[in-house]
Amino acid sequence: MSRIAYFGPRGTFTEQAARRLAPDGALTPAETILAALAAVREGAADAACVPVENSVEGPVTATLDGLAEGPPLVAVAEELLPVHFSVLVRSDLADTAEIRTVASHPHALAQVRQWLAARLPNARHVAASSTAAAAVAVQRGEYDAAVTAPVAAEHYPLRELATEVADVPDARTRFVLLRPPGELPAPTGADRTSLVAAAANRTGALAELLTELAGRGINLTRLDARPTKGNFGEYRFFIDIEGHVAEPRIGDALAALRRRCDVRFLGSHPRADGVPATIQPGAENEAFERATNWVAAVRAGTLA
Ligand SMILES: O=C(O)C(=O)Cc1ccccc1
Repeated sequence: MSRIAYFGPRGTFTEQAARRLAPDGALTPAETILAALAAVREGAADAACVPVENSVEGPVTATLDGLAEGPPLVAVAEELLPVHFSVLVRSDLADTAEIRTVASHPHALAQVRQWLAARLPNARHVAASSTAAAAVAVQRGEYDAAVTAPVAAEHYPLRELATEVADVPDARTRFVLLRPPGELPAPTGADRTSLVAAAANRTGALAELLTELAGRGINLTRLDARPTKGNFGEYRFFIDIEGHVAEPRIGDALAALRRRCDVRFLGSHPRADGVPATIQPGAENEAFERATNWVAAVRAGTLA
């Protein structure tokens, strides 16, 4: 049975995602995203499940930074979860006017800001390490309310003050299952490839990388910049593209990027939404294969 470390404690959205990504796995909560990644790097777990991006708040920076640094890990699968929240309080809370503090993961607080302003206008917002960690803190009496995943109510003896809370009704979070480099999932035609590129800090460097992709008719699904933390103003770029590294057009593009700068491969796997890759006319895998075969024939002298 696969040992899966997930961003916990019990009752996080990430636990829900991990259950779907590894239904037969033995799930163990890790206190932070970095601890989940470390469990795999140290061999204590076979895979880690962590959030990577949200449709409202954007990138989960702890995941991005954790993947850019340290021993390499690659995403082998992803899950897209609709995100709506429950607001949990202690069962002895008499009146919502008593709620002075509301805790949650910063991504969760950002997605219920309007609801909190309307319903709990006097509550101070406190960042917790995860939505479930906020529930634990409410249980301990540290805070008055927690914004959590719906499943948290099953794990912690708290009262649901509200459910289905979301400022943006169809918000989603994407989670990935990460393993040490090894065999890649087979291409399906609806795949995502993730990279981190250390573009040089000079005029046009990022544009050159993007031009390599655009010129091969490859569509981007995400572009995030994160500071390298070394020199102020120096960034690394997280690039997600449609397609799988096993495809000739994607392999050709990755080789072109690698010629230009350091590239870390973060995985090729099926997209959770099943959306097939958009491929420009003339940029099909067959076109790349035909061109490669033509060069081979020219070299071999079998073609004029
Ligand atoms: O804290 C959690 O429950 C997580 O899994 C991270 C998260 C937080 C907010 C929205 C989606 C995921």
